[in-house]
Amino acid sequence: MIRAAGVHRAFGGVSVLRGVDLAVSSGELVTLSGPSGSGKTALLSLLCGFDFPDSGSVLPGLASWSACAVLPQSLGLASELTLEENVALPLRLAGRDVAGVRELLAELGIAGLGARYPGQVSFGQQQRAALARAVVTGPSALLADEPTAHLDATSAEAAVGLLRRVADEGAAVLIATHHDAVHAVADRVLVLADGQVR
Ligand SMILES: Nc1ncnc2c1ncn2[C@@H]1O[C@H](COP(=O)(O)OP(=O)(O)OP(=O)(O)O)[C@@H](O)[C@H]1O
Repeated sequence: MIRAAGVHRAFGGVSVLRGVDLAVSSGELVTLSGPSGSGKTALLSLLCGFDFPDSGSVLPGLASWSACAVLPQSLGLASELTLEENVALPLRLAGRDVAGVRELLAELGIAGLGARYPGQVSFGQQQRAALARAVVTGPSALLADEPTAHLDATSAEAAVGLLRRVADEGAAVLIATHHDAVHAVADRVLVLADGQVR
């Protein structure tokens, strides 16, 4: 489950989040919209434990970090690993079989790029690899920041289908997005405005 209760966060004296409450249950896909600068990324950072609220509480936060997958806007792919190695990394760290990696790359239309390094593919192709890496372990919570921002319609459709399936398989999924195609598959659409979720 993903949860925020009474969350406040200010940066340099400017209050960005002012009493945010939200809850995403297992099996639910919820999208978070709101104007640029409204605090979507700041909220996701608190929920996954990258940052800490000034007051209020969050889940999963740092305590159950291993069960929570994050797809940050900056992607965070390791530049010295190929796309396939990047996607396999969470499985290797967990001591698990990496057999499903190529299938996941194929589902996202980047099967032929697995041997390339992030610097040798487009940003949209990197974004799909980062999405594959986020979901490859079957996390119980997934936080994704603008996962379709750099994708064409066909690639976005594959990404959205995968995100929906991750939720249908039991994960709690929260996605910050401006894209209607993502909102279209959501169980609920939340709006962050004036520091609060509506
Ligand atoms: N670490 C930080 N230090 C200072 N200010 C910050 C920090 N993180 C976020 N902010 C500020 O908080 C506000 C919200 O930023 P955030 O990135 O969360 O917006 P967003 O809704 O994700 O925007 P976008 O849709 O453009 O990605 C912005 O005004 C930003 O400048």
